[in-house]
Amino acid sequence: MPVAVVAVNGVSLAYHGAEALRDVTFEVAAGDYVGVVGPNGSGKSTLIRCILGLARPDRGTVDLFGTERSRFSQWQRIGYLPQGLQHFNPHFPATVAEVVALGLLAGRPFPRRVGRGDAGAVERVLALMGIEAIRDRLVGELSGGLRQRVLLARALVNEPELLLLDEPTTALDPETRENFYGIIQELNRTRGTTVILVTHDSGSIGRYASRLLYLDKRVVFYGGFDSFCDSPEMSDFFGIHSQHLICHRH
Ligand SMILES: Nc1ncnc2c1ncn2[C@@H]1O[C@H](COP(=O)(O)OP(=O)(O)OP(=O)(O)O)[C@@H](O)[C@H]1O
Repeated sequence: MPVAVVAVNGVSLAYHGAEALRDVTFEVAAGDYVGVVGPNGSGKSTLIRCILGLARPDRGTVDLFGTERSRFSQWQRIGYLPQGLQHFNPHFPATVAEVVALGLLAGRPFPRRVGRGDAGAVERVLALMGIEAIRDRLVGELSGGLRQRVLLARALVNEPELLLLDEPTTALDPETRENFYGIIQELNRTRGTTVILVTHDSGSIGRYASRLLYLDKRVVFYGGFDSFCDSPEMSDFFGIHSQHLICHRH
């Protein structure tokens, strides 16, 4: 059997005694596109942070590409777009090309440097995102949609096999949001990039993702959309209308 890209096994975590994750177990295979949904405070960001080693579970393990997370060092295989990073200081003194180049530092040994040989990787991802023309603009001056593209380019500059996105479209208008989702879908389809996307947009996630993870501290549902939509247990749990909300765009 092929090695899972991400394997989360029995992960529990509490912040100062307040439970955030309870016995969470699931696996993500290469090429999957997983939509993570759930109510506010249901542990979605905490789960992403546990996968990346930014939060430490009280119990359980996370394996990345078959290696236990504490021994994993190939961070260039993973791209991460955290929540809320779009609120840049408008005077932040970095250009688009410089912000994108910073993404190259992941997984490099100290002292971490960006060298001349990296220019090709930056150029490729600027072209992929259609932002070559704004390469010398300061990121703080850009619109929310363009800034989010720059941050996505930064997450993609190492051509990662796994992309983790935490509510990337919150600040975007509907057209820019569609455009953003289109780019992610294209990467998933053409490059086989594995995607884990946290979103509040449960009404449209079925149009993009191949699998649904419904989290409410524990895993309420994990599987394909068809099995979610055909499940009487899920109708009982959510009520037929909420289930329909997730299913009607699938
Ligand atoms: N660093 C922290 N210290 C203390 N409590 C935290 C911390 N981070 C998150 N929490 C709490 O843990 C719970 C889960 O938070 P988390 O941000 O993971 O949920 P979420 O599903 O991503 O929420 P949202 O949808 O609102 O972004 C919440 O009750 C939150 O207040």
